[in-house]
Amino acid sequence: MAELLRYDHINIRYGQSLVIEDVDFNLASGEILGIVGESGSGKSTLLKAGMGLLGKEGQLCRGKILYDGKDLGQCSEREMQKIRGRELGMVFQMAGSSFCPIRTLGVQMQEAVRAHKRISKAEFMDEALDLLNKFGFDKPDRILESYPFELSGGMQQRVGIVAAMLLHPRVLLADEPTSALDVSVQKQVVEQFLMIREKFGTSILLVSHNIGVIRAMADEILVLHQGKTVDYGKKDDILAQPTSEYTEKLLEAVPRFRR
Ligand SMILES: Nc1ncnc2c1ncn2[C@@H]1O[C@H](COP(=O)(O)OP(=O)(O)OP(=O)(O)O)[C@@H](O)[C@H]1O
Repeated sequence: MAELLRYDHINIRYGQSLVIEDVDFNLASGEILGIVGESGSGKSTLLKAGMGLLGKEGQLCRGKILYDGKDLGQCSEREMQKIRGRELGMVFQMAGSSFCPIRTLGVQMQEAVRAHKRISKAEFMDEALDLLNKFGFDKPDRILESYPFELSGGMQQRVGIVAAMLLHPRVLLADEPTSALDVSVQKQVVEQFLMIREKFGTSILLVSHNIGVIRAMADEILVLHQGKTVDYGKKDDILAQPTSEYTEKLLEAVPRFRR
């Protein structure tokens, strides 16, 4: 499989403190890599670095992040704005909360798409309805006419994921996409991600502290502890034979997530 996103031996600092040290991995086309680790281990920082969103304090101070061979650290903010959303899609813990409460979902999704490409209302409607249908939503036209508060939190999250897919990004960066949801909705979201990979061949970088969700979705796992990689490899190998004591403890502590 072709390599699409590569983190090449990177270090990241916030001010004087080194929070990521020598992290190195790659994400192939159509692959799902799960990054797991406890709170504060640096998972979100890795995703933010990929999006060029480390902020003023954050700095990629060693190594490179390459997307399709392009060094993202060398891209201007203007180039990154084109890449974000269109090439590298994002899904956050509460994708639904990024919707404005007083405008319909359809209007907001259309605006997000129009920030990247010229599209008529009719074309947008066709694409959005088709995508909602593909993901098994009942009455997709009603969803587009709804205000966020009219949908449950889980439904908002699932619509937020559809919104990220409207631009057909080649990579989805997902930060704790199931953490705010109850278990039955977690399962639906896991299935939605697997469907995205199956239907569109999208690569997914999934960050979670929940190894059950990672176990259900990922092909490869990277275990992060205090900013360093303590295990990295094929899911089955890591789960069967973790090389670090930290991963062993992580695996013991978490109940199995049923699909
Ligand atoms: N903007 C910032 N300025 C300074 N330090 C930061 C900033 N953002 C994160 N950090 C620090 O960097 C380290 C890694 O944080 P990060 O949020 O990446 O961890 P995480 O594994 O995603 O944790 P969580 O699961 O709680 O979100 C932590 O020590 C955190 O305090």
